[in-house]
Amino acid sequence: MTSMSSSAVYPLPAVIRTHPRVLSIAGSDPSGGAGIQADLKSIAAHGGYGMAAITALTAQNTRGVSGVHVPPVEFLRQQLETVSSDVAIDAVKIGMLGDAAVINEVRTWLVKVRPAVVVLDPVMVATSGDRLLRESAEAALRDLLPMADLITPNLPELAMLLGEPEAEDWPAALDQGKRLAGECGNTVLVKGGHLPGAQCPDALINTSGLLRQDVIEVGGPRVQTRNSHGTGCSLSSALAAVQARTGDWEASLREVKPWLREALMRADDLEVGQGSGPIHHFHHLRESSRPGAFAALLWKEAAVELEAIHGLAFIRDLGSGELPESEFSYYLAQDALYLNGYSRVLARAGALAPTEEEQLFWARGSQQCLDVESVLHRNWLSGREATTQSGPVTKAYVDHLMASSASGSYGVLLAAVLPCYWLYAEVGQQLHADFVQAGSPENHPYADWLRTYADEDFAEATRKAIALTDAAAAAASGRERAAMKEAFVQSCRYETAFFDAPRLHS
Ligand SMILES: Nc1ncnc2c1ncn2[C@@H]1O[C@H](COP(=O)(O)OP(=O)(O)O)[C@@H](O)[C@H]1O
Ligand SMILES: Cc1ncc(COP(=O)(O)O)c(N)n1
Repeated sequence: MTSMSSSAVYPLPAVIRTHPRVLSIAGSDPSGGAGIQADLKSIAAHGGYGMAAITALTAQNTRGVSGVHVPPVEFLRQQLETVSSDVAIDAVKIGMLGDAAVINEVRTWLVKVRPAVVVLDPVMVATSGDRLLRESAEAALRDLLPMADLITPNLPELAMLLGEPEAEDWPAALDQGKRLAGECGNTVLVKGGHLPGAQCPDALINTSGLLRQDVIEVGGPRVQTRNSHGTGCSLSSALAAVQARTGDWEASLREVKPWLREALMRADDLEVGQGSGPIHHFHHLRESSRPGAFAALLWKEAAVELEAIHGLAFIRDLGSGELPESEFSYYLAQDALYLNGYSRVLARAGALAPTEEEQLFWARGSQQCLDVESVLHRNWLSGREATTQSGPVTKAYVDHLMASSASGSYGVLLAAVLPCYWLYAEVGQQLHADFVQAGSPENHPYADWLRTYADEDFAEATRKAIALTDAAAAAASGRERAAMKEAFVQSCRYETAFFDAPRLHS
């Protein structure tokens, strides 16, 4: 390779840690959206190990700050010294400092410990307009700036640090950023959050040659949401964590910015508070591990097939009583043959089950199939002319189930067997409801059969089978879940084909 990447030009940290130990020195937000609470979530969301030394307690929610309490600085000193005397700190993020005494305490500690990455978010005023730094401490904060590697002011803070009016457009903001970077000798992140427009850019600025170029702009669309509480805190702590891993500010910003955008996009899902709510730090965690999520995904697939089943002449005519007897007999005979294969497959699910409770559930299911098969033969098939040969759909369906059981994956097998519970229960419930609605006519030729659909035990077993499949999916890898979905969809198609087979093959 001849081209030089930025990490080749600017050396990586001596030890790249996959789980950087990141200390947040910041204020507490009991509503969890900003301050140390946001920092810890943000650090964890980026694979870091988060720690927190609390500078101040705030009483705040998504609507604003109702109080600030700054504990004695001696206790902050004790927190900082106790943590750093034991834990090697890879990165520090500094947020709300409250007053000048706190700033001095942090400065003294930074001089002594000096972690490799120091990100300073010069928090002064909350989005709600409440002050988080005493006015008298602004000069002390300005003096602290050169001790950081990266400073992340929002536009009002940038203006205050320079003693100038707030920038009204992006070029003016970049200009201010350049001057602050020049004054402090470090890197400034200029953030576009407070400007209007469809875009929301950020820019890293360093005028001493540390970056690939003096200004590196990373663009991105603006997200329409009022839930942006703690965005600045989350960004700065995420950058601290990622920088400890990459050693490259540009790479860190390019990694964090899309995450932050998605966190803003998904903020409304959280439904926290009535003001400006928090962002969704863990939006990227596998949704499918949420209970019920995989079942909901499967249901979408099943619903398509269910509609197809309800459109079949077999179902329509079974309900109305116009189904030819030969088709009904064929259906019953194939059902008995199918149940024999299904019983074996459920027994295999029992064999693969991770707990005894699940083993028992599938073992019972397996036995019930044989019970129903024998009832079919005794009560329904004796006296009827019916084939004892598996039809093509029955054979293919059972083969698919057998193949799924041979996969050795409990999840895949459960997904394959589920449609026989789920779709059958749904179809049966509908047919039964229609029958009852029609006044349960005694002269209906299939009245006895339609009555068998009102089986609460089967409905209960179906709910259990759905829950077990969902739980197996939550524990499965992405690849296994994809195979589960595939097996489920395939079985759903066979369910439809099974109801259509009498018309085609009887
Ligand atoms: N509506 C938005 N859509 C997309 N990104 C945003 C939005 N608001 C803020 N950001 C991003 O959030 C981060 C914090 O920006 P900003 O709001 O300017 O600072 P602060 O939260 O400190 O007031 C920046 O990366 C900014 O680009
Ligand atoms: C403890 C604490 N620290 C920082 C902020 C600023 O966060 P934001 O400006 O995003 O509301 C805050 N509200 N509370």
